[in-house]
Amino acid sequence: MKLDPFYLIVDSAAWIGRLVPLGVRLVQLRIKEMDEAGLRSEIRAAKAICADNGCQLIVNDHWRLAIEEECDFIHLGQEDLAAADLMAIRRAGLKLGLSTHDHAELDTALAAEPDYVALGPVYPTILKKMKWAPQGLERIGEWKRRVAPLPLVAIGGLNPDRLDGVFSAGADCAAVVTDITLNQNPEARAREWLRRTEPWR
Ligand SMILES: Cc1ncc(COP(=O)(O)OP(=O)(O)O)c(N)n1
Ligand SMILES: Cc1nc(C(=O)O)sc1CCOP(=O)(O)O
Ligand SMILES: [Mg+2]
Repeated sequence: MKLDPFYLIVDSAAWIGRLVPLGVRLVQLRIKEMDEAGLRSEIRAAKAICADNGCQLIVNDHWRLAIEEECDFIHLGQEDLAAADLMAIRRAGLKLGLSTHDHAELDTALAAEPDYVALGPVYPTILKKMKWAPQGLERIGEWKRRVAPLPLVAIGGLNPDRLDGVFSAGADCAAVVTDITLNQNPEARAREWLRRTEPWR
């Protein structure tokens, strides 16, 4: 499976409506605090926008709702994975991306036969507190050797000037939150990401 090299992560369908029509082809809906009715409505709206724009939607964490709403791709972290019903996810035909932060997590992830593996935080991130030190670029090469032929997603502290480094080190895809959502002009920044990832598309 090939992933688009630019993987946008946002926390609402409104963000998806704002940025996906610019040409984004891979987006994650990552909502951490919301009741089930709200989540369901966000997933439905995100799914409709992505379908209209030829964009792959990946739902973070909420695998049960993703199944019920007939989504086709989820992302889970290690704790999410431990609590999830992998058989139900597979039975529903969902593709699965998994987070990894160290060797033990990589072993666990590969045993689950995911559709991609994410490694982070490559650089320091301001989005959330993390117990892992920044992984650095060398780790990307090591992970790629273990993960191939699956796609490797790099995440954490990425910006357009760091893209050459992560792709040259072996990442297939670069995921981003705050470099775009906290930018003064998120649309212009998303366009810059689209342009700067073009060589790897
Ligand atoms: C592409 C991608 N990589 C890593 C994560 C982090 O997942 P997780 O460790 O479960 O943490 P939360 O995002 O759920 O807080 C991700 N969401 N996407
Ligand atoms: C959600 C997330 N997961 C990470 C991991 O390492 O698993 S790093 C991260 C935050 C990414 O945000 P930004 O692009 O703003 O640094
Ligand atoms: Mg999670």
